[in-house]
Amino acid sequence: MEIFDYDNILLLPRKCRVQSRSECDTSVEFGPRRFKLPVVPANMKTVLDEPIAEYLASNGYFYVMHRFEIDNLAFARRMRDRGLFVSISVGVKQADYEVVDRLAAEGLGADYITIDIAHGHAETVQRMIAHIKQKLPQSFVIAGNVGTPEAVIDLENWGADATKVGVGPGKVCITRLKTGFGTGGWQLSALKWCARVATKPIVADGGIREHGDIAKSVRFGATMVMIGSLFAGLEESPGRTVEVDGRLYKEYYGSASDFNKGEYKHVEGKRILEPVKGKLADTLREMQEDLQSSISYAGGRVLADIRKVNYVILGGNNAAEHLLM
Ligand SMILES: NC(=O)C1=CN([C@@H]2O[C@H](COP(=O)(O)OP(=O)(O)OC[C@H]3O[C@@H](n4cnc5c(N)ncnc54)[C@H](OP(=O)(O)O)[C@@H]3O)[C@@H](O)[C@H]2O)C=CC1
Ligand SMILES: Nc1nc2c(ncn2[C@@H]2O[C@H](COP(=O)(O)O)[C@@H](O)[C@H]2O)c(=O)[nH]1
Repeated sequence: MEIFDYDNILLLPRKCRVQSRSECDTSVEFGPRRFKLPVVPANMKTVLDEPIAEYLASNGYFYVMHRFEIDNLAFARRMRDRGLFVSISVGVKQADYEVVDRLAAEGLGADYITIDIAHGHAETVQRMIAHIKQKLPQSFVIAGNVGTPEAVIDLENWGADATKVGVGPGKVCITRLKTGFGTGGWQLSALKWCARVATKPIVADGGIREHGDIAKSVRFGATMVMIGSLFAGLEESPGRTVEVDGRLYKEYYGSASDFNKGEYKHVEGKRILEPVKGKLADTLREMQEDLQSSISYAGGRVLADIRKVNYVILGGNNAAEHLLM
């Protein structure tokens, strides 16, 4: 099996078909909506809060609200009052079933529901998908996280509308160290293998360190790319601001860290400090410009054209060029 990750792959240019990068369309259809970018900030407490969710929803971007210490019902109600789409996260516990029941009973619904647990290839997820589909049949269900083709096939068969791929590649993740499992270090090739069997969209989750990694994710099968660390250091980000030696940082911690959980039990996440670096709107604009460039290098006009390019795997004796596969 071919193993690679974001930092040892490069995509190969094809003849340019546009006069200007502004002709390249980065928008993507995902579920019932079209978004400006195939990018979504991670559903984590130090990455987004309600003002950021509101900004994203009202400016044509996808968002997924996190599920920690939040009243999903009240959040959904406020988004509906503002005429915005609702995209929430749930776990698989009794309280999460009650959230789904109440969204249905109160007629609020949810446009997108992400089932967000560490080991998403599980009967608990199968039951939650079935419950959502029964109570809120209009909701688009994203289920995860998983890291194998078998899991993608199961989740799709259980009724998920999209799967979220990535077990352990995150910047604040320690799953690989604590358990010996995951896609950390080979997330991009895991994505490739998952995409080969997928019949529905995939959200690539974790491991993005550069804007070019978004294009690489699309090349290997992602419809949407979930990113934490690149957003955690933004001025608007909800993480606590910390000053060290005169420099400003934002706290970024894992959802399975003791900082998020409030106790040291089944910890699979850590806390880091991200340098404060600019504003959300500027970052989104730069991501869009960079992705427009990626599309132009792919010899294309739309996002899907990136899927057509060849690539090389860098590094020592294993360097190899790959024709469309
Ligand atoms: N993408 C990734 O690599 C990872 C992401 N995370 C994130 O951390 C947050 C917390 O995740 P999670 O701990 O699942 O959420 P919860 O604490 O809500 O747990 C969800 C349920 O799954 C069970 N569970 C959790 N892990 C496992 C496992 N390995 N095997 C069997 N059952 C399991 C829990 O039971 P019990 O606790 O009793 O076992 C609980 O019933 C989420 O946002 C998740 O996305 C966490 C780790 C990896
Ligand atoms: N193993 C863990 N993974 C986690 C935890 N909290 C979040 N995550 C995952 O990381 C990505 C973001 O990754 P990044 O590389 O873009 O920073 C996020 O979407 C989750 O899937 C955790 O505590 N442990």
